[in-house]
Amino acid sequence: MQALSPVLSAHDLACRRGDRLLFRRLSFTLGAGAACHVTGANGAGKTTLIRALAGLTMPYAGEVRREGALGLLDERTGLDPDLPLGRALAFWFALDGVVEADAIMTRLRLDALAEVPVRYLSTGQKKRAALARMVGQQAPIWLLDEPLSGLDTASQGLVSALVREHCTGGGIALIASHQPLNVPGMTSLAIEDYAPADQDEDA
Ligand SMILES: Nc1ncnc2c1ncn2[C@@H]1O[C@H](COP(=O)(O)OP(=O)(O)OP(=O)(O)O)[C@@H](O)[C@H]1O
Repeated sequence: MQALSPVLSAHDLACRRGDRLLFRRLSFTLGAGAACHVTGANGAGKTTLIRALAGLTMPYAGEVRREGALGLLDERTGLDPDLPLGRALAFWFALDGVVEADAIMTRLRLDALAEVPVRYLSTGQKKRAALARMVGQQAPIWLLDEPLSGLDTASQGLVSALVREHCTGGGIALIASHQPLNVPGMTSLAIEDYAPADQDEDA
């Protein structure tokens, strides 16, 4: 399932949005089994960092290295809003060669929602559906942007458990979150430590 030895690293990374340099000189290396919690105030650049790590945003400077397939969880579910959830997920599970689709649905507490059109799902239900899709991807590198937002307490605990299991199995997880996760050994990266000194964070 996992790449033999996944790697996610940034070297001297800098990103800007519009005229504003959000962070610079940001370097880290995550190997198999590593989890990293990215923290920072609204607008500090967490999503921008994740998009740069995913290759969706061109960095202003520096380099990103990824060895291993990527699973990205952000505010988009990537699920057809007009399909019942079960069919919308089945589309991706088939593409990803998932053999334990029922187990994933049950784990994410989605069984009872299989016939509900995706567009009718609540915020937390959509987040759980997006998590199910990501788990099905079986990618060794997880980039999670606010995975706990909109989730109830039980589901928040489930996200921590999924991250723990992913990393125990040799995966990598980098998680931007305003809320804490229960992942022993997780390192943290405060993005404001890399903000240029001459810029106000709300500018
Ligand atoms: N396409 C864009 N063009 C110009 N500025 C942008 C663009 N996208 C984001 N920004 C700005 O970049 C800054 C960083 O945004 P980003 O979404 O990375 O922050 P964040 O740390 O994830 O915030 P939050 O905690 O609110 O999710 C913000 O000031 C935002 O307004």
